[in-house]
Amino acid sequence: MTQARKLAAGNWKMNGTRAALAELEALARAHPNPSVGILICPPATLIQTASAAMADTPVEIGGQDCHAEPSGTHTGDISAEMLVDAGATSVILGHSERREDHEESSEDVRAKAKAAQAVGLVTIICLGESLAQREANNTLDIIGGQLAASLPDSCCATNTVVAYEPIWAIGTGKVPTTAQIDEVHDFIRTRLIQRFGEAEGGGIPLLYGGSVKPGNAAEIFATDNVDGALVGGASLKAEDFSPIITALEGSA
Ligand SMILES: O=C(CO)COP(=O)(O)O
Repeated sequence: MTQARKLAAGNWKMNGTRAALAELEALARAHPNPSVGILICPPATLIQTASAAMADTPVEIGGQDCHAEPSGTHTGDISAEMLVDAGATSVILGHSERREDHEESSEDVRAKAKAAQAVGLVTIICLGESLAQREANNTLDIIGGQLAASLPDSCCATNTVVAYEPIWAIGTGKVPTTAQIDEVHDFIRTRLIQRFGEAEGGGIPLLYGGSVKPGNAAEIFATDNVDGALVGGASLKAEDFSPIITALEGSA
């Protein structure tokens, strides 16, 4: 039984204009008093308006990336302090789409995480293997390597969340078996406790991400060491994300 807090997090990726704020309003109306954390990470253009709109609700707002430097000559980038200034409480780092599209290494992710934690953001650090790596039986090696290199030593139960997102399950409708999720989450939990100790390593929430939908959420949340989900497509509409939140609230 895990001691970590529960979190339902939505990653809107490159989706959503101001019209999408209506989905946030609907989500907040549906969950005035949730027993789990609710976080939505919209595109950067919406962070400020979204956090203002959600100020008196339990829905928190996060970023999808930040730069490792506090300021400077980095056209198009956003610093951790800017996210805080816009009202974000968390930031997703090292998503496989950024590792691939922007060639981010685990060392880059660790530098970003240090910068984000230094200004008080909760860092949601993503790990995941490709289909080829899984088929070659390298999953735990890959996850172990990403985990060791992506997390700075400053990680603790209150400033870090780890998301396991197998690349082959993202946006594909393919979901690992609960035995496969269980194996990886158990492995991550053991590594976190070895590195950060029982209280901190045992308290870091572990999210599963990859094709989580209203129809499979309850089964995934019943898996040991699954403390919540990082949801892409099904977080865009309140009517899809809301039952996922309810399933997490109902999990033991
Ligand atoms: O990448 C994801 C969340 O970060 C998962 O995306 P989907 O839920 O659309 O598969």
